[in-house]
Amino acid sequence: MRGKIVKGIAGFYYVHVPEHGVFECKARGIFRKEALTPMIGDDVEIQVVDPARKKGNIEKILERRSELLRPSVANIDQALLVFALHQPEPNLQLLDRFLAMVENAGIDVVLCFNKADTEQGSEGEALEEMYRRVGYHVLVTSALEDRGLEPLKKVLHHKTTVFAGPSGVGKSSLLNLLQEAVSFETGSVSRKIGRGRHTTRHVELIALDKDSYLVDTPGFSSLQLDDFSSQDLKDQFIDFHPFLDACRFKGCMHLKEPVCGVKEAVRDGKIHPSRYENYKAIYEEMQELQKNQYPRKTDKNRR
Ligand SMILES: Nc1nc2c(ncn2[C@@H]2O[C@H](COP(=O)(O)OP(=O)(O)OP(=O)(O)O)[C@@H](O)[C@H]2O)c(=O)[nH]1
Ligand SMILES: [Zn+2]
Repeated sequence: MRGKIVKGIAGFYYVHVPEHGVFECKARGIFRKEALTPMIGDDVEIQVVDPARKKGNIEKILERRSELLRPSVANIDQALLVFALHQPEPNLQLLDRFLAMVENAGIDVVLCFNKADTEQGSEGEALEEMYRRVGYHVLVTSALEDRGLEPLKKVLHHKTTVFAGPSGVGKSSLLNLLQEAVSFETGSVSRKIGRGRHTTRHVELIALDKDSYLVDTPGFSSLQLDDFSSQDLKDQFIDFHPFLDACRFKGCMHLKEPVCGVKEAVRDGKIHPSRYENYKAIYEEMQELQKNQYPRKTDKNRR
């Protein structure tokens, strides 16, 4: 039978087999000779040894499509990046920085603006429009009023998704709602997402349906992606891409260079000024950080 490892505790792997439930498995397969350790998220083949008590052996690990280090999960398809419309106010610079990191890691991303119930005007629509024009899939939800949950379920379908976003935006609330819907449909008992109390919590996947999974450790710090240099930042702003041909210099940073397609596009309203301003601010911050990490000799000598 084929399934997905959703949890690992003390040498046992818990494998979710669609329509058959979760099997407690040991790793017995030949992959052990190759020093291949099963990961949460791995698609595996198992042999059932005790059907009544749902026990089995992992025979084979199917090829990994991706491997995330923190959280340590294989085969992640996408990140759901959650911000709130208010409480807390969305920090778009943080959002753009995160988008750049996810782009650099090559992970698909869906943006979700939660707490739609707190909106006074049409902030949700404005943000949706802005980031849709950048090129992202955007959702507006309210966990409090159960709004936008259906489109959210749709983007999670057939995928393994990690929730990320700043503190207090409603990630756990959304996860719990999605899970309750599942528990309601399947009659199983739902487990509330709780965090921060145990420092050594292991990652676990929540099976939403037969092939949709959510990583149960939401949070900014829980999704750690590789750093990249300030020189590469410009490549992660996908809305800049269509205008690069109009830059005079091949490695144009779109800052002080003359004849720059990106700056022109900002002037013409084709790139949102907020995106460009955030690009500059993040670039400067990264430069500052790099300077401190690798101080030049002359700086040292001066001391
Ligand atoms: N008004 C409103 N409040 C919400 C909504 N979703 C969550 N909240 C509230 O916002 C607060 C934070 O929600 P959480 O779900 O804990 O947020 P989180 O993103 O998981 O936060 P961290 O655990 O700090 O990462 C709670 O008091 C929730 O009740 C929403 O859609 N509207
Ligand atoms: Zn340029």
